Amino acid sequence: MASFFSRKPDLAIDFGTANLRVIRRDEGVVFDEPSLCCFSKSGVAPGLIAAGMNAQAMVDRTTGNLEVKRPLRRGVLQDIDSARELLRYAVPKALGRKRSGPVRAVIGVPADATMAERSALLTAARDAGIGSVRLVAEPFAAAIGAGLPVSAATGTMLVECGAGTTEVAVLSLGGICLTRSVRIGGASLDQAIADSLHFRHKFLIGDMTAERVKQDYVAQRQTRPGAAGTMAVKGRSLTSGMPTTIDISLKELDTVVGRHVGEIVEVVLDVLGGTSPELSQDIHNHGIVLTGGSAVVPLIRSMIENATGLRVMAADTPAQCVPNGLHQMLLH
Ligand SMILES: Nc1ncnc2c1ncn2[C@@H]1O[C@H](COP(=O)(O)OP(=O)(O)OP(=O)(O)O)[C@@H](O)[C@H]1O
Repeated sequence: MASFFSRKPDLAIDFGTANLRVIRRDEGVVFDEPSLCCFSKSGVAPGLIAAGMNAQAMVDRTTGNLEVKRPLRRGVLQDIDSARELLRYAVPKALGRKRSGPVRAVIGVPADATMAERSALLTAARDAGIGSVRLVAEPFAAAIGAGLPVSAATGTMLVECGAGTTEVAVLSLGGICLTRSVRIGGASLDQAIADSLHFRHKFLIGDMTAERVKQDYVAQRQTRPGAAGTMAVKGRSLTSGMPTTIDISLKELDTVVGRHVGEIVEVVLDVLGGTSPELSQDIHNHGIVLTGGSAVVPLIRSMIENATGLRVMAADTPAQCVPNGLHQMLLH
């Protein structure tokens, strides 16, 4: 790491679709808030009203002259202005009073991010006052954070299940041998749940409610896999126009989640199909590791296991694998 920067980087940044995490070499994760900004549309230029945690309560509750924006969509930067503002908010908070001279940072990106997507992130970081940036592949950081033997002459397979993107990677000898991604994740699963309630039940819920429904469903399925049952969901009926509560069956949510996870399974099979025989044997021995915040969805593990016949396990604290891996990279 020191070879790219004249001095060791000060910070690492896991800029995710759902969460922004800033990591300091001496203290680890010092900033962990939603990737959100709220702007006022009333001036000549949009003014930042709130960012991170403070902007979260404003989602779906804004008045006409306020707008909540997500800097990233599907794992990559879509709005440079809000990315810059969020970094301007987060980086000084993370550095505290320690700041001196230009900031050097390592930032995670999807392994298959395009040149344009990388360049947009570099621009936002530079505009936010970060002097030098090195981009690193998120699945590589996740593998380090999950404690996989990335430097060894053995193949390991990892599925990084984020909010905006799901990346499948085979790693060996300190690098990524093969990677594919699908630009779906926890955020599109929230959307799929909201769409299903809309079309099947003529019932509207907002983003935050969809997220809660998903987390409640996951909690139920972690303790009662396959059991029948229902969950109460609050929202607005399109038939009556009234706020109300409906009961949604867990089986119905299984179907929605299963359709979604099916796309992830396809990518896993695609990567396994392109993996060399020696690496395949290693993966057969070690199994597949799930990382990222969405790795807790039980159907991801069971459907990959059923489709591949391989052992699949979630890392300990899967949401922290990328930040932990970035922290390790700062230290060495
Ligand atoms: N208990 C839970 N049940 C279901 N999903 C969860 C749970 N906890 C977190 N998630 C999901 O994990 C996702 C966030 O994971 P993570 O922080 O790894 O993503 P990210 O880094 O922001 O996204 P990306 O890397 O795709 O840009 C969110 O979609 C969130 O809904």
